[in-house]
Amino acid sequence: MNRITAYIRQSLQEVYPPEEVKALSMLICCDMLGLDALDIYMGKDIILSECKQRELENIIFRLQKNEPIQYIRGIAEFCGRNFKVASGVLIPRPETAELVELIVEENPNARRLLDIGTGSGCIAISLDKKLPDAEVEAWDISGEALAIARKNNEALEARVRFLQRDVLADDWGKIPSFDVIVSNPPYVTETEKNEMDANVLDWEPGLALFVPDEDPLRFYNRIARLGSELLLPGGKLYFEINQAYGRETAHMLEMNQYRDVRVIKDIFGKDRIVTANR
Ligand SMILES: C[S@@+](CC[C@H](N)C(=O)[O-])C[C@H]1O[C@@H](n2cnc3c(N)ncnc32)[C@H](O)[C@@H]1O
Repeated sequence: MNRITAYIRQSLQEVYPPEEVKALSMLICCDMLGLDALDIYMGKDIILSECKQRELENIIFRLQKNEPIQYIRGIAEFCGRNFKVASGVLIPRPETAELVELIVEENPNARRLLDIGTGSGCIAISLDKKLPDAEVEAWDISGEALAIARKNNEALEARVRFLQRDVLADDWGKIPSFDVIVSNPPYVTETEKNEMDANVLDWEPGLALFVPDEDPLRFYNRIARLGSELLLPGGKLYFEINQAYGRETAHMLEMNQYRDVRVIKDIFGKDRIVTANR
């Protein structure tokens, strides 16, 4: 093991489990400091320039404070593309990529899609890239998130139309015009907050994560009502959900006259997606 790898591992071993330290060490050396992977594997001793040494110390300092590596790099991988991320926006999760894949598989001919609570724009932009004939619109209440989403739109040469909208507050029209509405809204209850890791709680935006204990389906109820107005006949709703509320969300959709309601599990075997037809 070379001196750089040894320094990284020693500095992080009390904060992260061994497997994560190993992965972080490779990521820092190769993707962030631009060192050669083979040199690292061979244990070749490398002398860092003063500037790179400072960069490494800054990375380590931030990781020791539990800052997610995606924020430190400014990049998160999602559906095979690199998205810019910063602390005002949720880091895209692998479970959400499954939602995108399902929508593409089930709606190859969809013409108009709406993503509510778009964050970094990861869902909307991935849909735009995978369904080149479709038009995608995306809403978020957060100006900070929208600024990042628009940068991603440009960098990834996508054509999503981003709008600042509070989905809870206003009446957003009654003309049915979407084939698909998708949302990964805030869904962590205040009680569940206590069980969350520091790297999420201290760094990711609360606006993207939390709902009150007494109203866990707040966003789903609202979007289901909106869907009844904005979805074309036969149009579909796709939600990412809190694993604890699969049954309740499905029941709520049935009460709102949706058909073919399905609860789908994620790669970890947890209820994660609910979908229904208008
Ligand atoms: C869980 S994050 C999802 C972000 C992104 N779609 C993803 O999957 O990574 C929820 C998003 O909903 C947005 N949001 C929260 N309240 C909202 C509201 N009232 N109206 C519109 N968007 C809202 C947050 O700013 C955040 O970007």
